[in-house]
Amino acid sequence: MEAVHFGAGNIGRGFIGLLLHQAGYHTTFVDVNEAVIKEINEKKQYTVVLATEESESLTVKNISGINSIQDPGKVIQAIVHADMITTAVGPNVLPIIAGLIAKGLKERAKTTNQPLNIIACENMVGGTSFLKEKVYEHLTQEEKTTIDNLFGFPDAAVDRIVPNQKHDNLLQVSVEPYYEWVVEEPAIKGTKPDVNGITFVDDLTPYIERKLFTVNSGHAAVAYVGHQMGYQTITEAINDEKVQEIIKGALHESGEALIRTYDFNREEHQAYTEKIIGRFMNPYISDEITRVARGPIRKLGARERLIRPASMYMDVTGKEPTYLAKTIAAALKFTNEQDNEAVKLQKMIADQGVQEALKEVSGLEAGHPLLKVILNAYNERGD
Ligand SMILES: NC(=O)c1ccc[n+]([C@@H]2O[C@H](COP(=O)([O-])OP(=O)(O)OC[C@H]3O[C@@H](n4cnc5c(N)ncnc54)[C@H](O)[C@@H]3O)[C@@H](O)[C@H]2O)c1
Ligand SMILES: O=P(O)(O)OC[C@@H](O)[C@@H](O)[C@H](O)[C@H](O)CO
Repeated sequence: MEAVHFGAGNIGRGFIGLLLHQAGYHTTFVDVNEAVIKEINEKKQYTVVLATEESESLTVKNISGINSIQDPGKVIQAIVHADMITTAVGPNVLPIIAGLIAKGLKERAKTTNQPLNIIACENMVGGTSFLKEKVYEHLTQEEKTTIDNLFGFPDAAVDRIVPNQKHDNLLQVSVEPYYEWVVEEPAIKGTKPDVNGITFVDDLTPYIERKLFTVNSGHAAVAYVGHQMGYQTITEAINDEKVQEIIKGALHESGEALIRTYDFNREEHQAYTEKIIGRFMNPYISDEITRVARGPIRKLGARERLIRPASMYMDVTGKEPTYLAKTIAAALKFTNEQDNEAVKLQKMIADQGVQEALKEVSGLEAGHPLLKVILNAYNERGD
């Protein structure tokens, strides 16, 4: 079986690549990082180390790589012959890879009538649907009909903490032992991919929102508040009592929003939340705050981990989301010269003022009660 995976980065190698290998796939990694692609083709294997006391090592074999800038034609051919396509490139890169995926699907539709599923494994509500929209921008009406009949675009949620890291061996990757990969079953075309570790569900929305508004809302709280307090890593920040108070408060608010919206069991949600806080405290992982805080404009988006649970909380309880608002205020203050979105956001705030910048990035309209709560938190002394 052949898989084509876009993005040989942390989650690509440390999670998707590992599960595909264990399921018996040959995986072709597609990336723009020539050093990584060269190494994949030379070594033809890499090691995934589980971040636990035992440091168990797993070897991923049966892999090859294509540099999509140098060899787009090879990517098209790989799509023609694939049994499954996955991505883990980051939401902002999906529109960039969409054109090449469209070419591959068109070629496949011409040469074979075999169905295929394309699964975006990104932290985003409706990530695959967004990729599909971008792929379809490259198709004529007639091509869209053919491709609609043959190819599935199921949405997915993926969860495994894989920090940025450097090893002597470029491809080695250290990952937390926990993982979850949930895929929307009704959108699958043809045979369901046989990958041990994928959970198929009828409706992905509760799963992706639970993941994004618990794991990622909590992670964002630690990162943005921790950054404001001068910490460099998630471990340093989460060991601070003030950060713990804010993460617990933020996850209580997002939890209340999720429990009341999706009718989750309260005790089970509490256990899920506590497990996540324990995962952030894993002493065998060192995760930089700048990675978790990356892309603050994306993270302040309307359907994202901060604004959406905060407004859901207000809707279902009628109360102010104090702790999510503190986190959003800290995100608005996040600075990092290496992060284009952080630089852009600070420029927007300097040019237009915080209220206009917040409205623009969050989609919150003038008069939305959440705006005032966030602005109050932003202007609080000591923040
Ligand atoms: N790291 C985690 O803990 C984690 C966990 C769950 C989900 N995710 C999600 O997975 C996605 C990837 O995150 P990551 O942490 O692996 O990032 P990463 O930066 O480590 O990996 C992204 C990879 O995509 C490659 N890339 C960039 N542009 C490309 C292009 N045009 N074509 C092909 N490849 C390209 C990069 O070179 C890089 O190798 C994101 O959506 C992220 O939110 C990450
Ligand atoms: O990848 P991002 O930028 O959306 O979010 C940063 C982290 O919160 C994220 O990568 C987590 O480590 C991951 O989502 C855990 O499953």
